Amino acid sequence: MTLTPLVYWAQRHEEIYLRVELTDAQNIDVQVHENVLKFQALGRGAKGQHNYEFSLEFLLPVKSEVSHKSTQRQVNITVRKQQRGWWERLTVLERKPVFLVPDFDRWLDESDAEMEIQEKFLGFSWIFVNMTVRLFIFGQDSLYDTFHTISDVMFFCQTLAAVEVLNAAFGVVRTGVIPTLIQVVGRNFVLFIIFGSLEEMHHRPVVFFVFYLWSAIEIFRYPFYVLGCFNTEWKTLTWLRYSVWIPLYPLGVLAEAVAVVQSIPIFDQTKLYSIPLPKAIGTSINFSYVLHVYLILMFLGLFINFRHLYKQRKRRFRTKKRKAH
Ligand SMILES: CCCCCCCCCCCCC/C=C/C(=O)SCCNC(=O)CCNC(=O)[C@H](O)C(C)(C)COP(=O)(O)OP(=O)(O)OC[C@H]1O[C@@H](n2cnc3c(N)ncnc32)[C@H](O)[C@@H]1OP(=O)(O)O
Repeated sequence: MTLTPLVYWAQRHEEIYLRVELTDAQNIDVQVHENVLKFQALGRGAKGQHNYEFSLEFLLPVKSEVSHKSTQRQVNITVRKQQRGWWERLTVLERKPVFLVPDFDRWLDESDAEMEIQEKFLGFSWIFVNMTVRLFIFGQDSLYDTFHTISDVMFFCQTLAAVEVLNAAFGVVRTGVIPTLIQVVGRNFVLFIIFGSLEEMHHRPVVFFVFYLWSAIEIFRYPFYVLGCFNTEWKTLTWLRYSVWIPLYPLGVLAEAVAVVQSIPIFDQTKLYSIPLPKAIGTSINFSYVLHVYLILMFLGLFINFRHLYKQRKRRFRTKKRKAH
């Protein structure tokens, strides 16, 4: 008699996750051939210690390489979709097999995945348009009150941006964790620590340049991701997403470096975040030491992310060219 284990499933735009409920699974054999996944293993399931097996014919084409990892309690399988996209169901059969249930621990609706990008897109577009309009109306004066007019939305967008690190870490999107971490930590350090905690920085024009350069890339990047979620592409937008960073990234980091340098004497004077040392030594470690180290890290970060974006650009345009032949 063939026994079937309980199988939980969830999807992302690029992957399918299956979680097979088998304790101490051994002799695991998972194969994908012509969009049919076949699983076999010896383990303890709902019917005790037995050989368990199942097969699933996927709704749409998948890659034949399949990865699996077993823990003491389950076997986790990851299958990559041939084409990015959201599936309306997992299998060709409209009636779902009885052993297959949604994995609510990992479940994400397509709308959940898109909502977060749309919010950030709206936020950054509002910032960009607002700053541009103010620049036209108030001219140079607008450079001095950027923080008061824009910072709330920027705090909101950059807090949401932290989710990008989680997306990368949990494989929700196909991107590296390190470049995303550098990007998010880098910006949030300047936003929350340099601008957020020093009132003396709020009226400086550098805030305008930092915010403007940050938002200028995002008005192309997030719509590009939104279209990607619908398996759609607009060539001009793709080109802009993978080209505009070439001048913007160094300029953005330069503007951030100016902000850090300008904040150093303020931290020294106010002793904010300085660490007092024992009386015998008689002084304190100023936060400006951290800022000097951070300035070096910034250029290291710029190098790592510039290289990453250059590779992404090459990969994107190479793939497209190949597809065109
Ligand atoms: C360890 C911590 C140390 C900290 C040290 C700090 C030092 C800090 C120094 C650096 C400071 C930098 C501060 C930043 C300044 C600026 O921003 S200046 C302004 C200009 N900036 C930019 O141009 C950078 C913009 N940012 C990015 O491009 C990203 O954040 C990135 C991580 C640097 C690169 O993005 P990445 O995701 O790797 O590239 P993509 O090719 O766009 O995406 C890869 C695939 O993933 C899909 N995808 C990604 N995100 C999503 C999403 N949210 N939703 C849906 N899909 C997504 C994307 O479509 C790609 O998929 P494919 O199309 O299938 O390839």
